[in-house]
Amino acid sequence: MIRFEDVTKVYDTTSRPALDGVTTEIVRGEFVFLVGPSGSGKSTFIRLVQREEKASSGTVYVSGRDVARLSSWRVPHLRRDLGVVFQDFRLLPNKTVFSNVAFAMQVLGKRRSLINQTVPEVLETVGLRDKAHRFPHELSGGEQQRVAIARAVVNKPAILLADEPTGNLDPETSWGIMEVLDTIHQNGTTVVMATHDNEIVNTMRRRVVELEAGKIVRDEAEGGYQPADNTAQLQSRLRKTEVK
Ligand SMILES: Nc1ncnc2c1ncn2[C@@H]1O[C@H](COP(=O)(O)OP(=O)(O)OP(=O)(O)O)[C@@H](O)[C@H]1O
Repeated sequence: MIRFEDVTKVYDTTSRPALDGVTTEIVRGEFVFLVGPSGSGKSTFIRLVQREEKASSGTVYVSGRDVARLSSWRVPHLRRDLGVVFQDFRLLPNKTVFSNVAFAMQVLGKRRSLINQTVPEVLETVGLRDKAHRFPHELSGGEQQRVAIARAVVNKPAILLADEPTGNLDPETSWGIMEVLDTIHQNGTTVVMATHDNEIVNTMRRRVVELEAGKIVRDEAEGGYQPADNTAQLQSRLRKTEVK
């Protein structure tokens, strides 16, 4: 699904590589945490998957395609396979919740009847069905992030990339967001999430790829992760979470 082969990225303005000889593979259906100190290369990893940036050397494959070799008119096709959420939500302030999500379908030319059917469904998934007509400034941070997630998944991308999605949220609200991401993952989406939040990483017990100064220093199924084993623990942790 995502494969990095000896990928190095050096930005024009710096000499130290942001990623340095990274080789890894994320397969369909995985949930992977990207962790590591500030500046270790997590956002760069995500930007290379999106082809926001190109590798300086090595190859990045997404859904079997070498992203650096895509002609520019094919890049939008790649991005249709990807949903992306960021720490700072990036909603359109003058559009309602419904319109923010619908907009992602409109730009792909989807029919209005399909939009009117799909947007309420995805708002239901993120727990915001009753807030469809609110504006972003009328929502809490956690609710705004839910809108951003709804917008990212409304076109059913194969991969959801989340760059510090809980970075601006308090711990309780963060768990609500993790519940939503867990549901999306269970519905079949591959999820890659960059985070600094150790409590989330330790509790969710998914695969962890740790970067340090652009190199992978750990890549493991955290705590010998067994999907069946931790479902009960995770659900009980999530049940304690109030939706905010
Ligand atoms: N556009 C850019 N131009 C130049 N250098 C950059 C650029 N973006 C990132 N870098 C540098 O690349 C390195 C990796 O940055 P990156 O943002 O990928 O790290 P990160 O792990 O996501 O950090 P954080 O946790 O703080 O978001 C850092 O040294 C950073 O200063």
